[in-house]
Amino acid sequence: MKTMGDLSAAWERVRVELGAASYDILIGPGLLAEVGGDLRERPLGHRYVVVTDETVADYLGADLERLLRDEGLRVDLLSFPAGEASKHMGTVVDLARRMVALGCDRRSVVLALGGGVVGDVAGFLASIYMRGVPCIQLPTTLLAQVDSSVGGKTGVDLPEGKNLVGTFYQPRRVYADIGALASLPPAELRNGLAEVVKYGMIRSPELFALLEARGREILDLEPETVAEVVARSCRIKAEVVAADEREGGLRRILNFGHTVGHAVEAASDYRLPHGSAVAVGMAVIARLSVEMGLMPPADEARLLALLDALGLPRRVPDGIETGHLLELLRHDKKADAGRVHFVLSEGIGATRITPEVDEAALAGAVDATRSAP
Ligand SMILES: NC(=O)c1ccc[n+]([C@@H]2O[C@H](COP(=O)([O-])OP(=O)(O)OC[C@H]3O[C@@H](n4cnc5c(N)ncnc54)[C@H](O)[C@@H]3O)[C@@H](O)[C@H]2O)c1
Ligand SMILES: O=C(O)C(=O)C[C@@H](O)[C@H](O)[C@H](O)COP(=O)(O)O
Ligand SMILES: [Zn+2]
Repeated sequence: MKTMGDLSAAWERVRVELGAASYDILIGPGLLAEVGGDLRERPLGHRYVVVTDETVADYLGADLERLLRDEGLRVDLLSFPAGEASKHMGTVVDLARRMVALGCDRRSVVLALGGGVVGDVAGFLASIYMRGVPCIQLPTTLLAQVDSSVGGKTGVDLPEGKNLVGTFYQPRRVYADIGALASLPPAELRNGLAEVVKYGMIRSPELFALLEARGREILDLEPETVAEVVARSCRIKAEVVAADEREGGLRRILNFGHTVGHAVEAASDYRLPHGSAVAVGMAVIARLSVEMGLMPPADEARLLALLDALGLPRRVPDGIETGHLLELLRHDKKADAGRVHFVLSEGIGATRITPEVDEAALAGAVDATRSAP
């Protein structure tokens, strides 16, 4: 059995520095098989509840449950239907009640095994169950490995909009087993890549260039490239979160493409997945940033070419009316005294945040994506 020291040596390790709430992200192939041994060595409670969705339960959940039991750990598995439609309060209440029925007390630990939906739901559950129990994130989509398992944003959607109820609640550990991506549908890999493109756009021309040069290797699940991209993404997120855990300033850059993206997601009734909606949102913001004289047109061209190469959408879908999008944007949850703050681009690797965005210009940028060549 491997100890934490072995795990750190054998896999990539990224530290999220948050004082007493600091934690490690371990990245590499085969990590799920090591979680049980690590928990036996360094327990966080006296029993473990794997929370997952029904798809991941079939692919990975039963194996993980067995591996944990083999280490002598007390473990239960709770699942809910896969997809964004499950990301609501009813699911959280149902899971909490099932934990009560199992007799889970305050020394129980939640293991969030799945994509971003599971991570957000299970993280939220852990943050409020008996006023808070430890949570470990076991991300199984690329999106969850590069983004949602890190940083402590948890929550659910309301009929009124995306992520409207939630908490900041940091996980105690993150184990990103890149081998788990083997069963992930290619479309979901692409959705994860949208958040990686985001990191390139806000903070790292190098990561952006890596995607341009080697994006295909990620879609082909080349292990070293995937591990490198996950680690680079996690380092960027860890650095931003360490500097501004509660999104008072710098962390807002992680919302690049999201203000419009969340509106597109909601307007599609969540049929468009989060990563795809963020891709469309980034294309809209790039157009707007060029129109406002902030972003070099050549960088917009590179962004659009990269989205195309990765098979991500960059046009607001025809079924979504511009007026509907603007209405949703007026009620963005991060509006400050009625003014929506947009994360604009000053070129690849640089952002500017401003509430000074003219609605007609925004509508023009939305429509421009529809007719873009
Ligand atoms: N908290 C954050 O910081 C943060 C960041 C980004 C996104 N998010 C949220 O994450 C969600 C999107 O996450 P997502 O893209 O991972 O979607 P998801 O969780 O819905 O997963 C996508 C699909 O892949 C399946 N799946 C997961 N792992 C699999 C595997 N290894 N093999 C086969 N199938 C697998 C799931 O069952 C699901 O059907 C959104 O709700 C978004 O708002 C949160
Ligand atoms: O961690 C963050 O901060 C992010 O904004 C990451 C985003 O990719 C993610 O989609 C997040 O859930 C958005 O949060 P919200 O507060 O804008 O709803
Ligand atoms: Zn996101």
